[in-house]
Amino acid sequence: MFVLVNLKTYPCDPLEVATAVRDVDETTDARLAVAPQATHVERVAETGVETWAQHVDPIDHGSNTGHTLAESVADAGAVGTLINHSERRLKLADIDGAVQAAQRADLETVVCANNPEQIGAAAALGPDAVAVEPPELIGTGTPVSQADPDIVEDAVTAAENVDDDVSVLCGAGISTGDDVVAAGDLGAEGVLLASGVAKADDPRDALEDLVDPL
Ligand SMILES: O=C[C@H](O)COP(=O)(O)O
Repeated sequence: MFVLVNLKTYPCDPLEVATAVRDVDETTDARLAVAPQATHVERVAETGVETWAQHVDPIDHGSNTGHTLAESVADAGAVGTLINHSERRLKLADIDGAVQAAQRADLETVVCANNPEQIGAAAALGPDAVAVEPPELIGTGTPVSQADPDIVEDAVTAAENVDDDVSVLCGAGISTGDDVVAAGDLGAEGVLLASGVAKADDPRDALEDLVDPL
């Protein structure tokens, strides 16, 4: 299973979480990675943890003030990027452009979507993976894999119907190892999570619990 920890703009210490993700990754067969804010990518990547960007824009080098260039996050040490997170929505043409920008910079891509219908559309754009996240469960602690299993199974089917090579992750409310196991049982190859680690009193403990049953 792939466990991708998104730090959003939570007021956690990105280096503390990054080192915990790096260390716990060495104890498990699961693949762990962290997605800090863009300004923290370089310092986080220097810890040796697998580092992802939270977003890249559908742009190339040039006159694009205030945008995030895929090549720049790659230069800073990111190996992948989220695209179209529920909190950073893009229009379809811009999702397509951001996937192409990320691929140009050799970044792995996870395109997020709200539901199985959008997952099918996202998979058609040729990312490495898609992530289904019902917005109403994000940050609630109510895990999508247990509260709304149909949406995960339907997302897996929707992606398979478009392109077998596109992996499916699920996210929203995932905070325990049981939630991750439930996601795997539904056909997801990974989870996208945030508050369960970024807001935990002890992120390392939270991560150890997450991977314990894997
Ligand atoms: O990127 C992560 C997702 O939005 C899930 O967030 P959450 O784990 O806080 O529910």
